[in-house]
Amino acid sequence: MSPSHIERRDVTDESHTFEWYRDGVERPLWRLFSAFGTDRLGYFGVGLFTGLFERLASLVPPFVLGVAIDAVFTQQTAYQLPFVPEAWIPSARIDQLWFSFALIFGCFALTAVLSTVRMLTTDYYSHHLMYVVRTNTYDKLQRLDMAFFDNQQKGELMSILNNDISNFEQFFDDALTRAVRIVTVLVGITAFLVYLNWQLAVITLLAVPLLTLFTLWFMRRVEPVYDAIRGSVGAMNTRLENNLGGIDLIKTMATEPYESERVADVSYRYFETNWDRIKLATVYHPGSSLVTNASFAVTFLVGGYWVVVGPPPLLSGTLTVGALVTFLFMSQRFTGPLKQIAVFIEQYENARASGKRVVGLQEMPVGVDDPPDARDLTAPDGRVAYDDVTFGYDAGDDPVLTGIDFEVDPGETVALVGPTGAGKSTVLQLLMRMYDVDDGRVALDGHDVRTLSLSSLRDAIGYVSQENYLFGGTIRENITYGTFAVAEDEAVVEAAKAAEAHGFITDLRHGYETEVGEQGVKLSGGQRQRIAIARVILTDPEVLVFDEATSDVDTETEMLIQRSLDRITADRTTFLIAHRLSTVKGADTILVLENGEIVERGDHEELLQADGLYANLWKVQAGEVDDLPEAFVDRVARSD
Ligand SMILES: Nc1ncnc2c1ncn2[C@@H]1O[C@H](COP(=O)(O)OP(=O)(O)OP(=O)(O)O)[C@@H](O)[C@H]1O
Repeated sequence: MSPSHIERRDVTDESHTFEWYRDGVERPLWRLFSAFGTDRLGYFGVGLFTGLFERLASLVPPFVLGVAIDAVFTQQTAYQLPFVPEAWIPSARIDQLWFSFALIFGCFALTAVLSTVRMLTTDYYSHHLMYVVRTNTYDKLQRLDMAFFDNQQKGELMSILNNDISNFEQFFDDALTRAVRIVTVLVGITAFLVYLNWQLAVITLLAVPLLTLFTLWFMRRVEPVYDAIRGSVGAMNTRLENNLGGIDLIKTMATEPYESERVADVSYRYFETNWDRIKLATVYHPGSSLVTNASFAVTFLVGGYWVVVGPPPLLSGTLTVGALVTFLFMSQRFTGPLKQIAVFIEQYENARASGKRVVGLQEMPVGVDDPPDARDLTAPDGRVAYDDVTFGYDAGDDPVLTGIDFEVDPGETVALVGPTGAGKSTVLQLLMRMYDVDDGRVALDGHDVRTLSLSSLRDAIGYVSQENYLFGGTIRENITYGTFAVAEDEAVVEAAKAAEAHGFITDLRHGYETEVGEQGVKLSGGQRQRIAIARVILTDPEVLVFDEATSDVDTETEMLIQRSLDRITADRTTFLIAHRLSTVKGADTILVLENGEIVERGDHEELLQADGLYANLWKVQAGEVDDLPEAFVDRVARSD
C-alpha cells in the first residue's frame, strides 16, 4: 500500500504538464516580486525615490529659464520663484542672471548625483533579484522528479533559467526607472503645467486619454505574441542543444543539410514571431509618438496664438513669452517620457511572458519528494525487499513491471538478467526512488523507501550505470564528486585502484589532474566507467547498484575489476545488471526478467538445471550452442 500522503503524478495528464502550469499563471511579475523581491527592498525604495527626485530636479532649469527670460531679459515681470523666499533673490539684473545660473547648474549637478545613486541602487536590486530568482528556480528544478525531465527538453529549461530570468532583471532595472519617469511625468509635470497655466495644460493633457486607449489596444494584441516569442526561444534552444549534443551522430550520418534545415525552421519561427511583434510595434511606437508630438504642436500653436493675438476662443487671461517658453519646455518634458510608455509596455509584456514560464516551473509539483515526516536512514544494513511491485512510466500505458517480489539479505549479491527492455534497470530505479511505484512497495531495512528522506536513501546507495556522466574538470574532481574535500588523497588512489583505473590514470601526462573534457569526451567509454566505479567506491555506500557498469571494458579488465569488486561487495548488498552472463555467474541470486516479470530465480547452477531462458542464454554465450532455440528467439523478440 502507498502511504496516503504520496500521490503519484500522472505525467500523461495534460493538467500535470509544465505547459499547463505555465498557461495558468496569473500576474507572474507580481508573484515573482512578492516571492523574491522583498529582500533588499530598501535598494528598490531608494532607487524609486532618487529616480523621482532626479526627474523633479531636472524640471527646475526650464522653469528658472522662463522666469529669467521674463524678469532679466525682457523685464516683463518681477523675478519670483515658488518655494524661494524673496529675500534670497538679488535685485540687480546681473546678479539675478548669476543667481539663475547657480540654480540651473546646481540642479544639473544634483541630477547627476541622484542619477548615480539611482543607477547603483536599481542595478544592484535588479541584479540581486535575478540572482535570487535564478538560484531558487534552479533549486526547484533540481528537485523535480525524473518523470518531469523525461518529458521536458533541456534546451527549453535552459532558456527559462537563462533568457527568461534575464528578462525579468531587465524589467526591474531598466523598466523600473522608465516607470519612475512616467509616474513623475503624470504626477509632477501635470501639477507643474496646471500651476503654470491650467488652460494650456488641458490642451497638452488631451494626449493622455488617447494614449491610454491606444496602449490598451496594443497590449491586447501583443500579449499572445510575446508568449509565442518566449516559446520559440525555448524551441530554438532545444533544437540547438539537441544538435550540439548529437554532433558526432550528425557527422557520422552526414545529416548536416537535414539538421541545417531543422535549425533554419526553428530560427525562422523565432524570426516570424518577432516579426509579428515588430509589425505591431511599428504601429504602436510611431502612433504613440504622433499623439504626444501632436499634443506638443497643438500646445505650441495655441500658446503662440495667445502671445501674438491674445487668448484663443474659450481661453482667457494673459500669457507672456517667458511663460510660454517654460510651458513648452515643460510640455516637452511631458511628451518625451510619455512616449516611453510604449517602450515600458513592451518590456512589461516581454517580462510577463518570461515570468509566466519561470513561475510555471516554480509551481510544478514535485512528484518524488521527502514526505513531511521523513525518516533519516542511519547506518543501514542493506536489507532490500520488493513487495508485489507494479510500475509504469506513463499512467495510460501498460505497466513496465508487474508483480516484482523478492527479498535480499544484507551483504547478498543479486543479479538481474533478461532480454533488453525487460525492465531490469527500471526495477533498480525504483529502489533509488527515481520514480515511485504504482502499487506494492520497495523497502530498505524494512522501511518503505517513500518514508525515508531522499538524501539518506540515496546516500545509502551507490549507482554506476552504462552511461556515466563526468563533469568537465579533472579526473580527481570527478572521482571525489559527492565526497568532495573530505576525500583523502590515499583514499582516492585506493578507490581508483579498486576500479582498475589507477594504472591508466598514472599513464596520462597529468595523472589525476588530467582534464576530462565536457562529459568526459577526452576519455574512452571504459575509462569513464572505471572513474565512475571509483567515485562510487569512495562514497562507501551500503548498497551497490551496477547497471551494465563494466559493459564498455574488455573482458580482461572486467575480470580485474570484478576481482577488486569482490572484496568491496563482500559485505554490501549488491545489485548487478549485465548482459554478459559471466559477470553475474557468482551472484547469490539471479533474477531473470522477461516482459516486466520475474520468470526465473535461483543461483547459476539452479538456473542451468531449470533449463529455461537463462540456461539457453548461457549456452549461447558460452558457445555451447550457435543460436537460441526457436521458442526462445520468439520470446526474446516479443519482450522487447
Ligand atoms: N524514462 C522512460 N520513460 C518511458 N518509458 C521508459 C523509460 N525508461 C524505460 N522505459 C521503457 O521501460 C521498459 C523497460 O526499460 P528498462 O530500461 O528497464 O529495460 P532493461 O531491461 O534495463 O533494458 P536494457 O537491457 O536494454 O537496458 C522499456 O520498454 C522502455 O522502453
